[in-house]
Amino acid sequence: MAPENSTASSAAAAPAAPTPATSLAPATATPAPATPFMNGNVIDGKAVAAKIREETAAKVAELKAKYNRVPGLAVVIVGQRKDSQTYVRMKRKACEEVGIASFGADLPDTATQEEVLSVVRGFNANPDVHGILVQLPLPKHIDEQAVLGAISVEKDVDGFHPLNIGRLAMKGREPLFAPCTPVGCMELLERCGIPIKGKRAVVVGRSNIVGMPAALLLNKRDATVTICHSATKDMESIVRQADIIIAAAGQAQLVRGSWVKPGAAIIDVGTNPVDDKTKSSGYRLVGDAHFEECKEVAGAITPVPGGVGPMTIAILLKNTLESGERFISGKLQSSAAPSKRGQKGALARLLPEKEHLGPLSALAAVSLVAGAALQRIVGGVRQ
Ligand SMILES: NC(=O)C1=CN([C@@H]2O[C@H](COP(=O)(O)OP(=O)(O)OC[C@H]3O[C@@H](n4cnc5c(N)ncnc54)[C@H](OP(=O)(O)O)[C@@H]3O)[C@@H](O)[C@H]2O)C=CC1
Ligand SMILES: Nc1nc(=O)c2c([nH]1)NC[C@@H]1CN(c3ccc(C(=O)N[C@@H](CCC(=O)O)C(=O)O)cc3)C=[N+]21
Repeated sequence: MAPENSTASSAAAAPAAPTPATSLAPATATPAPATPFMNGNVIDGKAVAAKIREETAAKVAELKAKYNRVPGLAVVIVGQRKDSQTYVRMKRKACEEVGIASFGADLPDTATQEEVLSVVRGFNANPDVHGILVQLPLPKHIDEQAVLGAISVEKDVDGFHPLNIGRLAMKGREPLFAPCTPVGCMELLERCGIPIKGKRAVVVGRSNIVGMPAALLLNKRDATVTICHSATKDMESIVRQADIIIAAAGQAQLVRGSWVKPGAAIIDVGTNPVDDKTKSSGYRLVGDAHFEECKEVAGAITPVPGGVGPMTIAILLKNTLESGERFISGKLQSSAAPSKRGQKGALARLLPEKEHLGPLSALAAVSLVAGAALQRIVGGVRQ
């Protein structure tokens, strides 16, 4: 019997490619995968990501043809962490490949918080920059929340700004951007024809950048969501109820095959280096799910590497394109320097959201502006 959540049994799955009449394939040939993005029950994150990049590149080319302008992404890195430098290099290269202009700031470990904030403010005011990403983690002496909160909410392509996260949590509201990794998880489910509405989802992990926004996105798509964390008791029995498991704890091979309901979909966000003497690097990456065990039981599973990771970067490009489209087509005005912004500026910057939120009541609009103004005042005091 086909497992409940397998794409083969899903009505939403893309139809298999038709066999040409002249095909020489024998009648017993292996059936085509339910979607072009699955090899058996293994989800090919690289293939989904490649498709999103291709779609993004085409839309960037359209913008260029129409306005002779392209979206721009600024990536800020502070310090010398090897993994951060690798990710930032990957992001800048990915921008180039789809035609997005790449801006960068590489600051030393010793950079002060004011220096980081001033780089962010510079990109906020730069009309050629439509997306700003500050690579995390930041060195300990820098207040991460202050830096993330200083990114202009319309350029927050990482989706980490508290206003964007707050909107994600609210009924009837939509953020301008949602965090890339969790959006990547949703795209994998959707593009592989795995239903979400009415399903039981368990998210293991509740961080600001993965677990919590993943749970909020699943909730917005009408899943019934449970969040597990380090104080959760009997996690195994909670995970066993899930149709969809999002594993984002940062613990190598935490989720075992025996924890998984047959047919469940497993989206493995974990990226954990483990020693491997057979590799020239001396390590390999494993997920938060025990892949070999879970693959035997799951209806669909993402590998590590090659699952969620490539999606994170593809969604970053997609978010940057959407931001570029809003600015370049004139739906949003490019930000003035923060010091010149008054309440009127805040209102002007918030009004275009009407397109996303539906009509705002006058009261709601005023409270949003007041909130934004207050936030700037608080930010100003902190700086
Ligand atoms: N593929 C990609 O694109 C990305 C991958 N990652 C990877 O995803 C993983 C998670 O990242 P991130 O969210 O930043 O990590 P954090 O360390 O910030 O958060 C981990 C979360 O998991 C919970 N947790 C830790 N151990 C357990 C446990 N034994 N049982 C249950 N819950 C547990 C923590 O609980 P508590 O809140 O109680 O502390 C916390 O909520 C990492 O491996 C990271 O490398 C991250 C970002 C992008
Ligand atoms: N402001 C900010 N935004 C982020 O999105 C962000 C961040 N900070 N800090 C670090 C985490 C981590 N992260 C990953 C991105 C790509 C892969 C990825 O492409 N992984 C490949 C493997 C890469 C390899 O081999 O090293 C894969 O899984 O196939 C993984 C992890 C984004 N993060």
